[in-house]
Amino acid sequence: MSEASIAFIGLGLIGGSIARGIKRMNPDTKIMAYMRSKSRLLKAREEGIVDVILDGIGEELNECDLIFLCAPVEFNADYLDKIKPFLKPGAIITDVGSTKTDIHEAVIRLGLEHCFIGGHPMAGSEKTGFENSSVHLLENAYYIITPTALSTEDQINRMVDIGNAIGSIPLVLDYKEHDFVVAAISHLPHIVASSLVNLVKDSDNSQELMKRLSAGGFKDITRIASSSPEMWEQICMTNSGNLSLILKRYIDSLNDIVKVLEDKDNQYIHRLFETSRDYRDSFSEKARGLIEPDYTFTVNMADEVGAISTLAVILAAKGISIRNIGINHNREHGEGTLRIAFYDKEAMDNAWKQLERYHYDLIPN
Ligand SMILES: NC(=O)c1ccc[n+]([C@@H]2O[C@H](COP(=O)([O-])OP(=O)(O)OC[C@H]3O[C@@H](n4cnc5c(N)ncnc54)[C@H](O)[C@@H]3O)[C@@H](O)[C@H]2O)c1
Ligand SMILES: O=C(O)C(=O)C[C@]1(C(=O)O)C=C[C@@H](O)C=C1
Repeated sequence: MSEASIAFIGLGLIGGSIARGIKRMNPDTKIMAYMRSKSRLLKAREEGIVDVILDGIGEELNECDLIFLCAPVEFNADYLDKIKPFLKPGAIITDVGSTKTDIHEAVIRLGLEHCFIGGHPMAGSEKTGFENSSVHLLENAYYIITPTALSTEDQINRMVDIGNAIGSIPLVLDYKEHDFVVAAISHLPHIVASSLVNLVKDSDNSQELMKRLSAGGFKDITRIASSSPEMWEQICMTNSGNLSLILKRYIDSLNDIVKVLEDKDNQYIHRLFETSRDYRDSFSEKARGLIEPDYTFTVNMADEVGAISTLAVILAAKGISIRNIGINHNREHGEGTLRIAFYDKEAMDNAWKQLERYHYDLIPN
């Protein structure tokens, strides 16, 4: 990684995770940051992730080799014009936005094709803000890089180096192709999750039975309905063509299902589930960010205050680092499950042994 000085405009979940990854790889990289919340910037500086707090777009950017735009997509595009006068020769502007055509078109309009390369890490969360950022969030996840017509090999390699430095898997893609693909695998699922949650809200009775009884299936498929409305409004508005096209195809497929249900066509329904199961089972679980699937197990445990910290203390006492803990929220009362990820097999085996000694109920994944 050759960048000595990097600026972040927006330092939330994604900007914060990238900045953490860069600092881990190269603590000497000078990181400047601007975002709306000053208190979060101060926190980032306290943690040693940010070196210089910016009050806005100004001359300090002159020093930067790379400028990351990490705000919601439409705001990112608005910043291009403001940054232009302060750009040092040879510097690259990049973004992390979930849609790419809109910002690439703004780049062309502003004559910035020689110094812009788009980016999009394919991992994230429904949570927002620097406080939820993690050095592990983007590890093992694809980092899509979308060059312009004027991008040089050297510039693309610099972005590939950044992707590698934070533990992601860089993948160079045409920006228009990117937007069609993510319409199907990211934007439509967010529309489906939110509209499904709203359907249940509108169909529930006064005792809210649907809400109370919703279990694994509903909660698994709707986690992302808790995502930021500000961010998703802008994503949908900047990929509306692709999104409405794929949404229409989806509605057609749902209408087909309505028809076969009315016709009691059990063979069709069987094939629906069979085809989806086979295709879904063929997906690689390797590249998905936070949880490293190879070194995980699940713990069945009582839903008591302090239960997680007790477990963490047992492992910490033996020097075992937890890479990530995922709480399964699907059970309302009594027992809950924790999915724990470790950095390597040795740590996982050791943790299993320790927890067995304390009679924890362990389930291999
Ligand atoms: N959340 C995800 O899962 C995910 C994944 C990949 C890419 N992205 C993209 O990353 C970008 C940021 O998303 P996030 O999840 O980090 O959101 P976030 O809300 O956690 O962070 C956004 C940051 O931008 C700042 N910000 C907002 N408006 C601003 C403005 N006008 N000027 C300057 N700063 C501003 C906020 O203060 C915050 O620091 C978006 O473009 C999104 O499309 C998100
Ligand atoms: O895991 C999540 O919560 C996400 O929504 C992450 C997710 C997605 O997979 O759709 C969301 C937006 C991004 O641009 C990339 C990743």
